[in-house]
Amino acid sequence: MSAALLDVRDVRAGYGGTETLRGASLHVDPAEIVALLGENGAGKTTLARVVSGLHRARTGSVYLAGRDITGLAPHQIVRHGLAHVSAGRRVFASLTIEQNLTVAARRRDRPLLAGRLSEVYETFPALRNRRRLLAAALSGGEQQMLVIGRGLMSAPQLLVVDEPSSGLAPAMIDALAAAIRALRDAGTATLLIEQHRSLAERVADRMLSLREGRIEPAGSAPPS
Ligand SMILES: Nc1ncnc2c1ncn2[C@@H]1O[C@H](COP(=O)(O)OP(=O)(O)OP(=O)(O)O)[C@@H](O)[C@H]1O
Repeated sequence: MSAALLDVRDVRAGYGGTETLRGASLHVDPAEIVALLGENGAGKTTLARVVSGLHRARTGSVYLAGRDITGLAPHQIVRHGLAHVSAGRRVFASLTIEQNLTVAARRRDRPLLAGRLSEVYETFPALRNRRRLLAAALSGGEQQMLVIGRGLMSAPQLLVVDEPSSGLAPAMIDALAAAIRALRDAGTATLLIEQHRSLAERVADRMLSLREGRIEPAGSAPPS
C-alpha cells in the first residue's frame, strides 16, 4: 500500500470520443502542496473531477489514504477526507458569509460547527470580521476565501482547489498563498490546479504539468 495521501494511477478519462486524460498519474503526500499546471483545455479540471468523484475514469484508479475511492460518489469521497473547491467561486450571494459556510451541514453535525467555523475564521480572518454580510458584498478574493472555507468545513485531509488565483490581484494571491501554507502546516494537503504559475510558484512543494493527457514534473519549486 502506498504511503501517499492521494495516489492517482494511470487514469484515462474523457468525453465521448475524446480522451482527455491518457494515463495520468500523480501523488500528493500528507501535508504536501502539489501544483498541477497546464494550458487551457489540458484536462486539469477533468482530473480534479475524477479525483472527487464528479467524473468517472474509464480506466485507472484513485486512492485516498490507502483506500480505493475510484468510482465512489462525491459525498462518500468527502467523508473520506477530500474537499473539492471548483473553479468559478460559486457563492450563495443572497446568504451571509456564515450561512454559506454552514449551509451544507447536517443537523447532527451542528455541535461540531462552532469548532469548524472558528478554524475557518482563523485561516481567513477577513471572513470572521464580515460573517454577517451577504456574500454578494465580497470581493473576488474574499469569495475565493469563502469557497475554500466552505471546503474546509468538512475537515479535509486534502483540498483540491481549481484555479483559485484566476483574476485576483497580486496582494490577494499572496494572502491565498499564506493561507494554503498555514493549512499545510496544520496538516492539510492541497492539490492546487492552476493555469498560471504565480500562485503555484509561491506555495507549491512540487509542481507538475499536465500535457497531452499525462502528468510530468514541471521544474522545481522555490522553498517556502
Ligand atoms: N462536459 C464536457 N463535455 C465535452 N467536453 C468537455 C467537457 N468538459 C471539458 N471538456 C473538454 O475536455 C478538455 C479538457 O477540459 P478541462 O476543463 O478538463 O481542461 P482544463 O485544463 O481544466 O482547462 P481550463 O483551465 O480551461 O478549465 C477540453 O478540450 C474541454 O473542451
